[in-house]
Amino acid sequence: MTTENLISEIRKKQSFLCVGLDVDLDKIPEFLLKEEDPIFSFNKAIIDATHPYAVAYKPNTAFYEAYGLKGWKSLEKTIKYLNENYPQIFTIADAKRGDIGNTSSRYAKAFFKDLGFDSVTVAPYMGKDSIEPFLAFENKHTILLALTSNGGAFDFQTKLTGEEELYKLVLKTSKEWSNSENLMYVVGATKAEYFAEIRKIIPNSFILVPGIGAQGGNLKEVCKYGLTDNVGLLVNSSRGIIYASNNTDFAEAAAVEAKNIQLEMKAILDGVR
Ligand SMILES: O=C(O)c1cc(=O)[nH]c(=O)n1[C@@H]1O[C@H](COP(=O)(O)O)[C@@H](O)[C@H]1O
Repeated sequence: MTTENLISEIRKKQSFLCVGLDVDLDKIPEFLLKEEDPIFSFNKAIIDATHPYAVAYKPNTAFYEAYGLKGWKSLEKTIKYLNENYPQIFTIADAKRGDIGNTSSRYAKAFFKDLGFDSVTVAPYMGKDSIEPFLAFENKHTILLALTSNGGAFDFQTKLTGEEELYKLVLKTSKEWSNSENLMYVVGATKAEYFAEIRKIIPNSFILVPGIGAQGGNLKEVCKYGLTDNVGLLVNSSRGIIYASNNTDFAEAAAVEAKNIQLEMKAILDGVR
C-alpha cells in the first residue's frame, strides 16, 4: 500500500486508529474456545465490528508465536482475511525484527511477500545494513523503533550520545539510508512531551503511536505536536479495545471503544482544519 492510499483512508474515515490484535486465549470470551481456531474467530469478529472506525490493524507476532504452529496459522488466516476483505486497511506485523543483512532479507520476505503485510516493526540497534533489506521493498513500510512507550526507553534511548539523545541519532541517521522514504517510526503515547522535538527531525514521516488505553497515554497530548498536514500519525490501542468485554457482546463492546476513539480523533482533526 502507498502512503497516499493510507492518507486517503484516514481522510475518508476521519480516523487514524490502529487496532492491536494481541490475542491471549486466557482473555478472550470462553465460549470461543470451542471453535476450531479461537484466535482467528476472535480476530474476525473484532475486525468485522471495528473496521468502520480503524485504518490499521497490528497483530503483535508474540501473541501468535506463543501458540506455536497453530498460532502462526491463526496469524496467516488473519492477514489473509484482512487483505481479501479490507484491502484498503493498512496492516502492521509487529515483530520488532532486525539482524545482519542476510538474515533481515529473510524476515522481510516472510512478512512482506509471504504473509502480505504492508509494514513491519524493526529495531534500529544493528544499524543500516540490518534495516535496508526491509526498505528495499516497494510500497512496503518499515517502522523503526525510535522512542518506545515503556519505562526501559530511558535505559538507552534517551541517553546522550555526544550532544544528543540516542533516539534523535536514530531518527537522523535513518534518514540517510537507501529508500528511507519507506520508513515510519514508533514513538510511545506515554512520551507525548517529546513529539515537538521529534517533529523537528522528521516533520512529515508517519509515526506509529502505541500506548493509549491500557498504558495510559493521552491522545490529545500526542496530537498537539505529532499531527502533520497529512495527519502523520497512527495511534494504536490493543487491550483497551479488544478486551472491552469478555462476554458474547465482545465485538460490539470493542466497536464502541473504537468508535469513541474515532470520534475523539475526528474532533481533533476538525479542530486543526
Ligand atoms: O511497536 C509497538 O507496537 C510497540 C512499541 C512500543 O513502544 N510500545 C508498545 O506498547 N508497542 C506495542 O503496542 C501494543 C500495545 O498494546 P496495549 O498496551 O494493549 O494497547 C503491544 O503490542 C506492544 O507490544
